[in-house]
Amino acid sequence: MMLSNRTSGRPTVGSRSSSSARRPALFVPVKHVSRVAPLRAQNEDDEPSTFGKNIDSKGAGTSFTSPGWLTQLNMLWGGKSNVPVANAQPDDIKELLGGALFKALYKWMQESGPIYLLPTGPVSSFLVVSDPAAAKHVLRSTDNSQRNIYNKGLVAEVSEFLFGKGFAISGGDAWKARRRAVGPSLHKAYLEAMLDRVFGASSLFAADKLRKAAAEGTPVNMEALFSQLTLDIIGKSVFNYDFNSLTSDSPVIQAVYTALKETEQRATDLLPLWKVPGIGWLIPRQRKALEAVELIRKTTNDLIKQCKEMVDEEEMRAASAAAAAGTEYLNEADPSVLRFLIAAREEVDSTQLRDDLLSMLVAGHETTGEGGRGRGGGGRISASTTAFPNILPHPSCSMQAEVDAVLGSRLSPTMADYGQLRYVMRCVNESMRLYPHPPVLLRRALVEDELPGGFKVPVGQDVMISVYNIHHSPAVWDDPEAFIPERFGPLDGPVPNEQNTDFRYIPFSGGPRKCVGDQFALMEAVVALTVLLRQYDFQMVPNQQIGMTTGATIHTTNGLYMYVKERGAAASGSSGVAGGKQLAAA
Ligand code: HEM
Repeated sequence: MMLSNRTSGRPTVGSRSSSSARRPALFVPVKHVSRVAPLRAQNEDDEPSTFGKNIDSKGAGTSFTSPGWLTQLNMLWGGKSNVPVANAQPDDIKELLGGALFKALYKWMQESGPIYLLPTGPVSSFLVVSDPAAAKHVLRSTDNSQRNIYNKGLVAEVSEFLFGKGFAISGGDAWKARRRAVGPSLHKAYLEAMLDRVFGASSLFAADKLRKAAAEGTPVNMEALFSQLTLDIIGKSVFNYDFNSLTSDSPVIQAVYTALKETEQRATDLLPLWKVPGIGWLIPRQRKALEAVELIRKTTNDLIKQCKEMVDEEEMRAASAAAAAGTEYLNEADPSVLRFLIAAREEVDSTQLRDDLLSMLVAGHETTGEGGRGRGGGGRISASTTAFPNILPHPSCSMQAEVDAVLGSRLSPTMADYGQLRYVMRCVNESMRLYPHPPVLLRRALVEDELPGGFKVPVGQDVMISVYNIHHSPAVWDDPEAFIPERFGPLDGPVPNEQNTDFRYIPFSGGPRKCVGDQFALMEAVVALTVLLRQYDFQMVPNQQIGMTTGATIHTTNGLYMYVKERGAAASGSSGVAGGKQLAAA
């Protein structure tokens, strides 16, 4: 089914900015839907809003149910604001910060419109943005040398203990220099090498792990499986290191989960003791996290040391020559990011190198909230995980048909196949629209600013871009709750991104701080789904309570269980050929 997108001349949340009007977006927005307030600043002459509560001249909410004293202390708008305030109680917020915050953000968007203020404490608040034009403005003005208005704010603060000086959280010139150095490591030749050697091989290994469950008819927690698979993949791709996460509980993996859990808790701590210098080791929760970071850093340092011993002058000369010629350097025996960076001989101290690699490792796995619950559970992998339950009941499901048609007798895709797996790609894209991870992006205003629509942003204001709201807004997408891979246009058209949707689709963010691993991530998800669907049929375990929660990313509360069944001999590749290679495991 192809969706016809509709347009309207009215200025709504989904309306185009003047620049995009000159260069039309590829995926045209839908027309105004009355459930969401139009993007429009409120001023003194306006009728009282039916959508949100204004801060009145005394600074308190106009409704007795609004946050009262909290709002009053939040007089960030100089006494009379043009920004509606979410009708949230302090207790709601405390509770919600530990749970599915993105769902509450959606509810407040329905009540207060696409731009509203969410008080979170006596002197703290978030300006919540659920409008593509405003999101575009903020994201494009982050670490932008021409227009530097925002930085990563709270994210950088709460994860500094883990990432150190890593480029995922640093800013300004330091960030720019490191992004320029590390970004090229994920070049086209690297991705081609990864597709076959890592994405395909690790997915085949994961498929093999399912055989026992298929034979015994026991349900499999697919979220845990995908989480382990991505960790396996990111370890090999970044460090050429085998975490062996599909078969064992590595202490380093546990340490990563523990540290991520701590960043999550720091983001929601009402009493941020972690800000007090020197007391971290005295507080059990923080001590545990600091010990975890020590282990992660030691492991990373050891891997850097080993790699340095392998790289000789000749390799460094080859890497420099490739850089000078503008070609892509790849060590055939070890195409990892670590090897690339060491061979490229970047003038950088080893702490910086370690922290940048950790940025790649953690941002590349992006799993949260499972620290105390053992292995598994990952937000990021929901691109693949959520594709399953969404697609299986889909009457026109042609994902498996496409996989069979493209792969023939092969068990995993080649690079040429990858370009043909267009419906699988659309299913991944659509899953990331419905379940964006992270569901929110945080920024902080460095100077006073004004959002499109005239909303004032004071210096120091924390801004929360709700990717979830933008992706689910009926003012932005037709039938937003439905899983419709075809909504992005013809299959032979471009893969949707923030540019060709004019920031209506931003799972990888946008602007200068956009995800550096987007192509890696899409390829990884498509390959993993393809390999599994090639060999197995999947069926949801009926009546399970999946539940969704969020920290830095969306994940399930109870896992996502499915029955797996091996497909017939022809479908499961009786030739035993995987990506052109003979399979040992299958
Ligand atoms: C489905 C998978 C992924 C999703 C949804 C995702 C999403 C994101 C998002 C939204 C950001 C920007 C955050 C912001 O604007 O504040 C980001 C940044 C980043 N991502 Fe990803 N990512 C994924 C996979 C990966 C992978 C596989 C890698 C590495 C191989 C990676 C490395 C990074 C790094 C290093 C940054 C920081 C970039 C910078 O600040 O300059 N990501 N990611």
